Amino acid sequence: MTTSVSVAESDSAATGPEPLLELSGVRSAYGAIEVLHGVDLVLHPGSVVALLGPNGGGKTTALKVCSGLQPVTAGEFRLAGRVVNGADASQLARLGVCSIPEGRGVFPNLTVRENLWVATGTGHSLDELESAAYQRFPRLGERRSQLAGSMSGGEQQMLALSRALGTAPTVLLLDELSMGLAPRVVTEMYDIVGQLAAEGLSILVAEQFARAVLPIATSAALMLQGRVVRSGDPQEIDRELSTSYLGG
Ligand SMILES: Nc1ncnc2c1ncn2[C@@H]1O[C@H](COP(=O)(O)OP(=O)(O)OP(=O)(O)O)[C@@H](O)[C@H]1O
Repeated sequence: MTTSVSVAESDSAATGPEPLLELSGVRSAYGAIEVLHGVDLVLHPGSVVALLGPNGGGKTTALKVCSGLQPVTAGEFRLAGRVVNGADASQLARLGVCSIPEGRGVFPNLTVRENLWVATGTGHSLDELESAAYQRFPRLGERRSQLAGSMSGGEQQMLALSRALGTAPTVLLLDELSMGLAPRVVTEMYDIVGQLAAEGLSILVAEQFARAVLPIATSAALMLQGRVVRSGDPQEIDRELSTSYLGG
C-alpha cells in the first residue's frame, strides 16, 4: 500500500542557493532505540558529499533515511526544498533518489543484461541501457551474458552503478563503495563517481575509508554516535583525520 506524502514548500527555499537534499535535525530509531540524534546534512546539485566515520556512527542509517527505508521521527528531510518526511522508497525513487546499498544489490543469479533489464521499468529500453553501460564500462560489455555473482567485486560495482544510472537519478546514494575492492579498483570507481558529479549528478557517499573518497569529494561530514560532529572542506577534514585514530 502506498501512503500519501506530505510535500510542503520549505521556508528555507527563499534563502540562498537551494540544496538538492537536506537533513535538518533528523532523528531516527530502530524500534525504541534512537540511533540518529539530530543529523544535519546538505547536498548541493552536482556535488559529492562524503559521509565519514567509524562503524556504528550512523552513516548507513542516514542513507536509509535519504532513500525512504528508515523513518524520520523528528526533524526535516527535504528534497529540492520540499519536505518529504514519510515518503517511502518508491516515492523517493520517483523523485529521482537512487541508492546502491552496501554489498551492491545486484542479482547474483542474473546475467549482466538481465540485471540491466531490471531498470527498464523506468522507461529506457534494454538496448539504451546496455549501450550506455557498455560505453561507460567496456568490461561489462565483454561480460554481458555472465552471471553477476561470478564477476569480480569491481565489475559488480560497475553493474550496480550502470543499473542505477539507467533510472536517470538526480541523487545517488552510495554505501561503502570500497568494500571488498582492491585499492586500485577503489580509485577507479571513485574516479567514475567524480565524473558522474561533473556530469551533474548529486552524490552522497558513506565511506569508512576516508582516503578513498576525499580526493573527489566536494565536502565531507564526519558522523560519530548518530551525529554529524564536523563538516566542511574535504582537505581540511583529511588533515584532521590524519592526526587522529580515524585516519589510520
Ligand atoms: N536494523 C537495525 N536494528 C537495530 N539497530 C540497528 C540496525 N541497523 C543499525 N543499527 C544500529 O544503529 C547504529 C548505527 O548503525 P549504522 O549501520 O547506521 O552505522 P554505520 O556508520 O553505517 O556503521 P557501519 O559502517 O558499520 O555500517 C549502530 O549502533 C547499529 O548497531
